Amino acid sequence: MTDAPATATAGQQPTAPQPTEVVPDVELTIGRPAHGGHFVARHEGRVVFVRHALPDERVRVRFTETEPTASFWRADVVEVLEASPQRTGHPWRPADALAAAARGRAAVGGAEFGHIRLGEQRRLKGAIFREQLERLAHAERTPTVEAAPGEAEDGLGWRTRAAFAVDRSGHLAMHQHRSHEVVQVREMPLAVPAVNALGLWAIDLTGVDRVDVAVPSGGGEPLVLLVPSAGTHPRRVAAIAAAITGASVAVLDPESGRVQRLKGRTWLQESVLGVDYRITGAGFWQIHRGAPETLVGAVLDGLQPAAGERLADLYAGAGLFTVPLARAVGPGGAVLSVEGSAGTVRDARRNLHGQAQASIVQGRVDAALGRWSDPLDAVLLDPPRAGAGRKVVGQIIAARPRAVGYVSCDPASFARDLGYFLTAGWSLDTLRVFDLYPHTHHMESFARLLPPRA
Ligand SMILES: C[S@@+](CC[C@H](N)C(=O)[O-])C[C@H]1O[C@@H](n2cnc3c(N)ncnc32)[C@H](O)[C@@H]1O
Repeated sequence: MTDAPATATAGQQPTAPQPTEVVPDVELTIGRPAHGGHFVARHEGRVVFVRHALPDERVRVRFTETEPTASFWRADVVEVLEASPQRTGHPWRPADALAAAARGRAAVGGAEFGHIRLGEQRRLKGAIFREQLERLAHAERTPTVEAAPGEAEDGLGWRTRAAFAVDRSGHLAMHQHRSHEVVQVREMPLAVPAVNALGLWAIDLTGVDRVDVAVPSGGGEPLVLLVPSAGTHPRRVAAIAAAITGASVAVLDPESGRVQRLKGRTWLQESVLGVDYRITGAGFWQIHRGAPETLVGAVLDGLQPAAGERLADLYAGAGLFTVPLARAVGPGGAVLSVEGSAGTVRDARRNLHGQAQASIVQGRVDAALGRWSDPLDAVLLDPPRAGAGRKVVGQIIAARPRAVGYVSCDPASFARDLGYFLTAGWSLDTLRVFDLYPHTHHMESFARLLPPRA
């Protein structure tokens, strides 16, 4: 149901090569955390990115990628010989590397920090953010990582979106990290209770390749999207839909993003700070149930939009930020809202119905900015994990805004883009980092950037 951050989704897509040679398990001492959910160790002079570890631990690892000419290898912890005091019991068995290793398997993706105490997860995320800023932007800042308001003490029950695979026996499953292998799952403790209450693990899903579930952040009926396997008869898909109770069900074509209704609605109604949004099918929406309010608050605090201003909301999705920005500038102002996905833009048009000050443009941000010649008072951008890139940063700077608000789900691409702003004489003013993905290595940030003083 979301395109970012891909590695935080339950149904991770396999992307990596398998090991090219079998290297026996070894004992390693673990060093610093690295961006991407790894910890750095060395084996015979080569860097090894180790998952499921903690700094200063002595562990036994199993290699998962051992390309002989590669500058680094990857490995998973299979046994802890000397544990960090920050290690704790994992809240979700299929994602627990030690429990998986005991059964001769690898852990599923999606909760790779679950073995770390929650406070330490946040401290490590702050350290990783600081390291990315230093390395890629030559900027010094040590952010305090904020929990979402109302976050549970155990950091569970926050995902409103989850994507599952289906195994050969027709059971709900998830991918092992960077692998085609899937493992049956019977609970998803990171998800809001409504996802678990569907009991999808008890249903015969034979004939379906993927199951996406979305629940409105504030509660309400879930939407289940089924991606049928090639050749599955529509009657089989209809039978699966009939077995799913308490949810709307639709068929998703993952190529086009089109959804076809089987029962109930093909969209969800989300509500944020008194504003209603319609999100169709697999359209983008922030994953953590508290993320929309947290981020809208950070954006409005950070940018302080005023009546009559001309703003841009880039990578705007269904208008989560465009709506409050359009309200803030009022009928005398203007907001340019740019989003690439056609389906999401259809939702944005509905969500901004009646707000004539918002111009919704479907297309690439660089193309839209290339055609836009009016001055802008402030620019907000919330790009996907790859970030905005040098060209878009240059276009934003050329519009001479009084401030830029940058929402990011990836500290590395944010730091790279920040470097382009800093090189042009801009400064990093506010920086807030939010733990909107507990038990994973992911984080979200908001930054206010200011132009050089005239
Ligand atoms: C991280 S999401 C943010 C969406 C929205 N701001 C929100 O919080 O709901 C990024 C959005 O950028 C869109 N996108 C990705 N690349 C794009 C591009 N080059 N031009 C325009 N939109 C793009 C995606 O479709 C996605 O909706």
